[in-house]
Amino acid sequence: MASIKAKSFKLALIQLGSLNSSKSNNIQIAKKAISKAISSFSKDEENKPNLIVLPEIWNSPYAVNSFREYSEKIPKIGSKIGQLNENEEGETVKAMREMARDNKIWLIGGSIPQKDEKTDEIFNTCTVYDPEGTLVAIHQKVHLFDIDIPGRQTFKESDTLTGGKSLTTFDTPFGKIGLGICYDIRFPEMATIAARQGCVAMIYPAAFNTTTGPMHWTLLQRARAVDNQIYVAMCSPARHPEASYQAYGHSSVVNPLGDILVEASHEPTTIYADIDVDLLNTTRRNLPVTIQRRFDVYPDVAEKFL
Ligand SMILES: NC(=O)CCC(=O)C(=O)O
Repeated sequence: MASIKAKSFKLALIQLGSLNSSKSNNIQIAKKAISKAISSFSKDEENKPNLIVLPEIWNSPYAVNSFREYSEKIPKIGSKIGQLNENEEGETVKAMREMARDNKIWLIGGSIPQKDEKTDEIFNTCTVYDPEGTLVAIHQKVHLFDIDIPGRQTFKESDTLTGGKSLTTFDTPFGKIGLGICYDIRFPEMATIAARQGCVAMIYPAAFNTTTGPMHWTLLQRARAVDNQIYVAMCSPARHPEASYQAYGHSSVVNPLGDILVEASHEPTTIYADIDVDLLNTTRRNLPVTIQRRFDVYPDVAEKFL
């Protein structure tokens, strides 16, 4: 898998601010932030972002006792804008389709709580839309954020959420993209498998906190990028002084050499990065680790995907 055939593209991460307990308020905030980001390129169409990313759980408070209340039905991959009625898809999905179509962009819609009507389970789910508003990918957070750092940060997503059971990549005209959600980045196998399947980037809607963010946010992104010689991006909500969970912010993009291309502070903002496929391929040529793996020495990790 040495070199990758893809086209360079522009990525935008929207670090949403002023989110509160009103779902419709949060949808309006996301809608405005996307159209502001796109309209700022109205005189510079060539540099307009191709792919926009929203943060983890942006339509609901990030709190285990809110996930069920804010959860929505997510329809099937391939479903198109205007095809389904309100019993078949939630208001956030409908709004995200429109955001993608109206701005003619690919949209990684962060994540929202998803209700599976058949099993009554709730998932932390990322949906992706093409520029026509068609739902093209669904990733359910695989590794649930259950941690306990006494006196600093305790959270147990598994109190109300169920973990997803599969890995997710999707194809775009500019290349294959891998998806994870926040805590998923701590599990390096996901990024390694995506890279070996030909992904140019791993993108994680995320919401680290003010304890683990300073410890590991940047380190994990740089590690996943260097190990796999891919781009890595994490998109967080802005910090909110009144929220029960203080998001770290610091949305950022790292290149295949491990350089941080752009990093936000904790304020609401949009950041941009060029995903340069030539740099990815040059990195792989100069440091050819992707073709030097010794699966004969560690055959157990080579099973199935690697
Ligand atoms: N929302 C999350 O999964 C948070 C993950 C996190 O903060 C971490 O340290 O990992």
